[in-house]
Parts: sequence; C-alpha cells; structure tokens
Amino acid sequence: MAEDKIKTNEPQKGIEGSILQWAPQAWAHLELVRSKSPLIQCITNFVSMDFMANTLLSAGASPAMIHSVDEIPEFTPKALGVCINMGTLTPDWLPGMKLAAEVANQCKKPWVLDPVAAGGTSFRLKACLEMMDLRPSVVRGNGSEILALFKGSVDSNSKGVDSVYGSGDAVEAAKSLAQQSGSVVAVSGAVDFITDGDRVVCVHNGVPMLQKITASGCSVTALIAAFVAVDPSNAVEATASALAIFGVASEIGMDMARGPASLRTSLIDSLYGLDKATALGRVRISCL
Ligand SMILES: Nc1ncnc2c1ncn2[C@@H]1O[C@H](COP(=O)(O)OP(=O)(O)O)[C@@H](O)[C@H]1O
Ligand SMILES: Cc1ncsc1CCOP(=O)(O)O
Ligand SMILES: [Mg+2]
Repeated sequence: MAEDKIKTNEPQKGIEGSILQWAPQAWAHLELVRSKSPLIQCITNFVSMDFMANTLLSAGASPAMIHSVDEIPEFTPKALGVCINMGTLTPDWLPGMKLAAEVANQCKKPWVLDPVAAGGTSFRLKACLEMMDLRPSVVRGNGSEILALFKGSVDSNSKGVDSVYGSGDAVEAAKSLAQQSGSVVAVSGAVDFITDGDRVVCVHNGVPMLQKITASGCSVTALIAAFVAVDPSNAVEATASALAIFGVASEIGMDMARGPASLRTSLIDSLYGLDKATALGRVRISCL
C-alpha cells in the first residue's frame, strides 16, 4: 500500500506522508552500503575506535583507522569516504586531519567532520573551524558543538563532549552554518536535524540511553560517512538515512538491553541483522 502511494508522486503531507517516502530510501541506502561495502578511512579519537569500526562493519562497510601523515597520500585515495573526528585532538594529529581532507577533496570523495567538544577550548575551536574551512561534505555534532561552530566562540558552560543544549536549540544555527560553509549540517539529539541551509529534515529514531554510551555520536558520524560515500550527490538524504538506521538499530537493541553496556552490543547485532520489513516499519523521518 505504501508503494502505491509513492508511485502516485503526489506530495505527501505531514509526518506519515514523509515516512512513506523516506523509509524506503533509508533502506535503499543501507542495502547500497551492504552491497558496495565502501572502504571508510577514519581518523578518530582513541575512545571511539572500537565502537566506530564495529558499527561500520555491522552496517556492511569496511573501516580502516589510518591516521599517519606518512600514509594518507597513498591511502586516502583508495577510500570511498573519510570520517575525521576531533575527539582526542593533539597538535601532532592536526596536519594528518587536514591532509586527509585535502586529498579527499582532490579525489572528489566525501568526508565528514565530527567537531567533538568544539566549544570546549580555544585550541579545539580553532582546529574545528580550520577543518570547516576545508569544506566537509557533512558536519555532524550535538547541539553545543553546532552552536560553537556557528558562533565561533568558546562556550563557558561547556561540558566537553556532552551537549548542554537540545538539538532543537541549534536548528537555526545549523541552517546558517550550512549556508555559510556549503556543508550539510546535522545536529543530533532526541530529534536529529539535517540541513543544507534550505531544507530541514528531521529524524525521530533513537533511544535516550544512547547518551550513556560513549562514542555513539562518533559512530553515527562514521555511519554517515559510509552512507554518503555510496550516494555522494544526495548528502542530505544519505545523512538522514544513516541517522535513522542507527536509531532504529538502537530501538531494537533496547528491547534486548539491560543497560548501556548491553545496548552497545545489541545495537551492533541489530544493525547487522536489520531487515527490510523492520526498517520500513520503524524509520521515522519528516521535513520541517
Ligand atoms: N534523547 C535522545 N533520544 C533518542 N536518541 C538520542 C537522544 N539523544 C541522542 N540520541 C541519538 O544518539 C546518537 C548520538 O547523538 P548525540 O548524543 O547528540 O551525539 P554526541 O554523542 O556526539 O553528543 C544519535 O544517533 C542521536 O540521534
Ligand atoms: C569521552 C570522550 N573524550 C574525548 S573523545 C570522547 C568520546 C566522545 O564520543 P561521543 O561524542 O560520541 O559521545
Ligand atoms: Mg560527539
């Protein structure tokens, strides 16, 4: 019945209508990742490496945590997408991050930025803004991080990697940031918002306990890199699909979990085993 409605090509109003159009697309993106198994280079923080690599593997992608400046010119061109995460930044890592972004740009491969704790310190903020100047295909952060990038200032109330703002507080900042930077901006939280500065897409999947698993944000950013890698000309749609599929996996995983530690495991299992009927029934994406 849903397919009949899509075939009419008539605009579908409201969240139910949006779901009819977006859920098959989210499933199609996951199927593309499973069939293409894109190589995703991740330059990421020490906390996230294991969960991020396992998230990519369970979605069907092929992760490689390779960050040496000596290897980037040779390795980055082989990757279909790149994820750059500022989480445990030190000055010696920054040249490799910038080089990977530049090589990805030269090779016309998408790269995705995770500006972890962007407003936490001036060193970190400056580095994140320099990465933004290299024009990521997508930047995904929580409310505090997107607000810090937009304002270009350190937040005196920063709680480091955790957000002190809801995602809804950063929607207008995300739109302006997207317009200024040319990047797709995704702000995550209870509802995820994805914008190119014009359209705003909302993802309603996920569970609050994701906030109690370290590197859940980092891992979903890497998943965005994989989804955008297989559909680079539709970065808004691919980003929304990745956030929705990750959220669906967490919802199914939550039914089996006894707390954050087992949710981490069951999320990976659910992402690996996700089938079409479940995805179509659970993906909840709408437009503002
Ligand atoms: N209250 C919530 N309810 C449902 N999902 C959430 C909630 N908070 C965060 N998430 C989800 O958790 C993941 C990580 O987002 P977030 O916690 O904002 O990132 P970070 O870990 O970088 O701060 C995203 O997939 C997001 O949709
Ligand atoms: C705890 C911590 N400290 C530096 S990076 C990091 C992981 C942050 O992960 P996320 O942003 O996904 O919560
Ligand atoms: Mg984060």
